[in-house]
Order: sequence, then structure tokens, then C-alpha cells
Amino acid sequence: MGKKFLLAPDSFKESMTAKEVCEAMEIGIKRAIPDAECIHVPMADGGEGTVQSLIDATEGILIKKEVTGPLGTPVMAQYGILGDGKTGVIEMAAASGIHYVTKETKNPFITTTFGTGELIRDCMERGITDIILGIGGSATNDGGTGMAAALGYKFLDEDGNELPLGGGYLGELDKIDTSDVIPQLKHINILVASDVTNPLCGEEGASAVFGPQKGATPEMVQILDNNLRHYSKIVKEQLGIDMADVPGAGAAGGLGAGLIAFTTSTMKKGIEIVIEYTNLKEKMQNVDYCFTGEGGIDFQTKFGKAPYGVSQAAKSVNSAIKVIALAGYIGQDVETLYEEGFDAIFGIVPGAAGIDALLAQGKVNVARTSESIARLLK
Ligand SMILES: O=C(O)[C@H](O)CO
Repeated sequence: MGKKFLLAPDSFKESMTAKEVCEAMEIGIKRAIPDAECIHVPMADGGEGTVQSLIDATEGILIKKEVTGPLGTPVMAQYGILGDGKTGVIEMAAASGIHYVTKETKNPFITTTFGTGELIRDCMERGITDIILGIGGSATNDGGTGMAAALGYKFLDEDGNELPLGGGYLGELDKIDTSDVIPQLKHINILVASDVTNPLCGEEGASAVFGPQKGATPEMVQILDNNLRHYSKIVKEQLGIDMADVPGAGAAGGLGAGLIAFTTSTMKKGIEIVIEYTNLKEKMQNVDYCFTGEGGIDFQTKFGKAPYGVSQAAKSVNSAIKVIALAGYIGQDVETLYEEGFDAIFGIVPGAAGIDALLAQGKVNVARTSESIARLLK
């Protein structure tokens, strides 16, 4: 009987989607072992590429939707519906990401997560009840108020006027009006995959740590931080929810906090969500070898990146499964991963070349490296 290989790489950013990496791995393996059985499970860790990988892994569909971008102008975003037909998967950056602003236009006083809320609303209108929401890579610092506004919450000043969108105005927040919240919202469960565990405010908070990359000067950081503190005080007083110190509340400019306050949400590590929704462990039964990988692998891989999740899953299913990782770039202290379930780690780069050429040749390099490895496994 042919050897059984499970192929579960993350994408190699700017070079290949996770699905393309699976295909290139299979080409290489079959050159060495023609009767090898290859199971493809494209992976992700909750960040960029999660929608594509989960759609590919579950045979879901991609939905395109025009929404309000971070600067208030329309952007064309996309999200996924998984193969089960009832789970939506959204990357907040698709609607509210930092790639929509430039050096000239970035301004966390006015950027908004409204478009992320519109994507959630679109899911609801299609009868979706469960949403996986990857948060991070945002242009925003609005505490998720824009997202909530798209779902019917109103943020009012002391004269009863609605505040303009953006984190710069939250210092004037006096009342949160819930009378127009979309009723179905309470039936939606959101599984939040956050890229960081920072709290909402303070030295480790959203404004201080991530505000500068979104265009905040030191003075703006101070104002934004005070505004988020004031906002969390009002939420606590009026809605009885204390979100300030929840790990991840400060992710995506405080969208983490907004999700806790205004929706039924659970935060979980992105890779755990992906492992669950792709049924990775079930697919690992009776597997001989597990190939994984990512554009870059180093000691940080063990802090929740996809190849780490895959190695842990494989060893928990059967410690005899050999876990083999491929990467374009192998970085610092990679040998520490040998204690984390990785059996071998291979670089795919054949020799010195410009980065553009290497990115363009990703599939060839993955296939060749996979073939070489598979020749040892015949
Ligand atoms: O979007 C951001 O603020 C960072 O990615 C942290 O979540």
C-alpha cells in the first residue's frame, strides 16, 4: 500500500496560497513515490489567508461585497462561507485593513471599523449564525465602535448627537443607544481569532503599541488612549461589561473590546480555530508523514503559527507521524522547534537570487524540495 502524506502548510506570503503549496508538495512527492496518497489541508493561523485557506479546505465559497473602508470611502472586500453553508469567515483587514491607507492618509482619529460591521451584517442577512472573525492588521483605533454602529448601536454625545466615526471622537461619548440594534445579532456567535493579546488601554494597549504604525503622533496616542479608557468606562457603566483588561481587547485598535461589548464572542487562538474547522486531526488518522511549512520559520513559529499547530496536532494524534516543515526563510533559533514536534525543517531556496525571483519560483522550489525529501522516505 502507498505511503500516506498529509499536506498542511500555511500560505507562503506573496508567493503561494496554502492550497498552491499543497499542490506543489504533491507534485514533488509523487515524482519520488508515484503511488503516494496525499491529503491536502490548506492551513492558516487566523491572520491573512485564513479566509482562502478555510474555503479551500472546506470547499466553501467566496463572497465579494462593497463596504465602507477605513477612511469612509467604499472598498471591495471579500469574505467566505464555509462548506457547511452556515459558517462565515471574515478577515477584518479585508474591510478595515491598514493596506487601505497611505502614509498621507493614515489617521487613527478618523479611521473606522464600520465596514467590518457591514460584513457581519451581510453574513446575518444570508442566514449565517456562526462567524469566524480574524482580527489584526487594522488601520483603525476606534474600539470597534464603527463595527457596532453598522449593527445598529448609536454612540451619542451629551447633546444626543451621534458621534462621527473614528477613535478621535470617543472622548465625547456620553450614551450608548441600543434601541436600533439589529435583533438577529443576539443569535450570532462570533469566534474571534486575534493576532495579539494586548489589553485595550495603557502602555501595552492598542493606542500605545499599534497607534504609531497607523499614523498616530505621541500626542495623538495620548488622546486615543484616554478616549478608549473613557469609552470602556461608559461601556462598563451602561452595559455592565468590563472589557478593558481582557487579553486581546486591544487587538485591531480595540475591535477586540468592541466585539466583547457588543456581540456574543469568544476569543480563541487562530490556529486552534483553523484546526477545528478543517477537521485536521480526523484527517491525520493513519497518516505516515505530515508536511507543513510557511514563508518563514523561526523560534516565533511556536507562538501559535500554523506549522506549530500542525506539528502539535500530528503528535497528539500519533507520535509516530513524522512532521516535516518547508520554508522560504529559516530564521533564528529554529532548532528549538525540534522540541515542539518538528522532526525536520528544510529551506526551499536553491541559491542566492533576488526576492522577486524567489517569490515567483515558489512552486518549483517547493516541488523540488518535497521530491528530495520523499526520495528518502521511499
Ligand atoms: O491591527 C492591529 O492593531 C494590530 O495588528 C494588532 O491587532
